[in-house]
Amino acid sequence: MTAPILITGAGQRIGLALVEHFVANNQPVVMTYRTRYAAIDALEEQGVHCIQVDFDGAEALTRLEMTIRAHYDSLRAIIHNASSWDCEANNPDFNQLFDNMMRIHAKVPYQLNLTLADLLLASESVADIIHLTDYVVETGSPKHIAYAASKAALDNLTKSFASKYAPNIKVNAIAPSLIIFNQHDTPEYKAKTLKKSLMGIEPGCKEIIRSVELLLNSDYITGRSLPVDGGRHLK
Ligand SMILES: NC(=O)C1=CN([C@@H]2O[C@H](COP(=O)(O)OP(=O)(O)OC[C@H]3O[C@@H](n4cnc5c(N)ncnc54)[C@H](OP(=O)(O)O)[C@@H]3O)[C@@H](O)[C@H]2O)C=CC1
Ligand SMILES: Nc1nc2c(c(=O)[nH]1)N=C([C@H](O)[C@@H](O)CO)CN2
Repeated sequence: MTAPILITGAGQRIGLALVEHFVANNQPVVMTYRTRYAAIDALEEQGVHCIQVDFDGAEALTRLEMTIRAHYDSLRAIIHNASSWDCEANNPDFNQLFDNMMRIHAKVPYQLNLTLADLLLASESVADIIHLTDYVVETGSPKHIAYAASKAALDNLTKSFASKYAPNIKVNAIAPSLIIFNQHDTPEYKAKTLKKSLMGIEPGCKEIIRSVELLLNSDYITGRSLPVDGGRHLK
């Protein structure tokens, strides 16, 4: 059986779109979700292995590793997608916010990359680790300070793990700016955000799917961050 791709935080939005893409292309997937959306039922009916994980919970990583090992002896890739776009304005407890951001964006990928490496190395072909970071790794973000710092940590992990695991595992990041809005985004916020890039569009999940496929199908790209940002750096 083809080794599965592990995708974290895939109950909705980009992660869910990635799962659906791989299912449609007969690539086995094992995914984690925190909130059980209706989409999870549909995925399970299609045979997708969906594992409920809240990475803020004690022992969450150990339990996930044990579940993965109980079902699989190899992994084709790990896509670290789980994320919380939280901000200082909504969290007066800056200490807790910082810990939460670093946990989900840096500590979880760090630990899973170390504890599941042997399953990636057991893959028939060269394996992949893909980190979903953010355009703000380059610039910082005054309204999402801890978030941006934690994504910058994840960007740095990309370089360290690429050196550690080459040539058997490629390790890359994808650094998006706007991909898809959130339901609560106002027309004013949307208009302001669209103006931040040269392309001025909300590209949708397909842009990340294409980027993931490019990295999975490359024999040579590793230790790099793929900017998917509509030319925002030139505005
Ligand atoms: N959407 C965009 O325009 C952009 C996205 N990105 C990055 O791309 C990736 C995907 O983005 P998007 O789909 O919008 O992500 P979401 O904001 O939808 O988050 C993805 C998932 O992460 C899960 N998650 C958050 N915290 C935890 C936790 N502690 N334990 C377990 N799961 C958790 C959420 O679960 P739950 O549903 O239960 O809350 C959610 O379903 C992210 O890494 C994001 O930072 C970067 C720039 C722009
Ligand atoms: N986990 C998330 N991270 C980010 C999101 C999101 O919805 N969830 N959204 C953004 C914005 O689209 C930003 O790129 C443009 O305002 C950033 N990160």
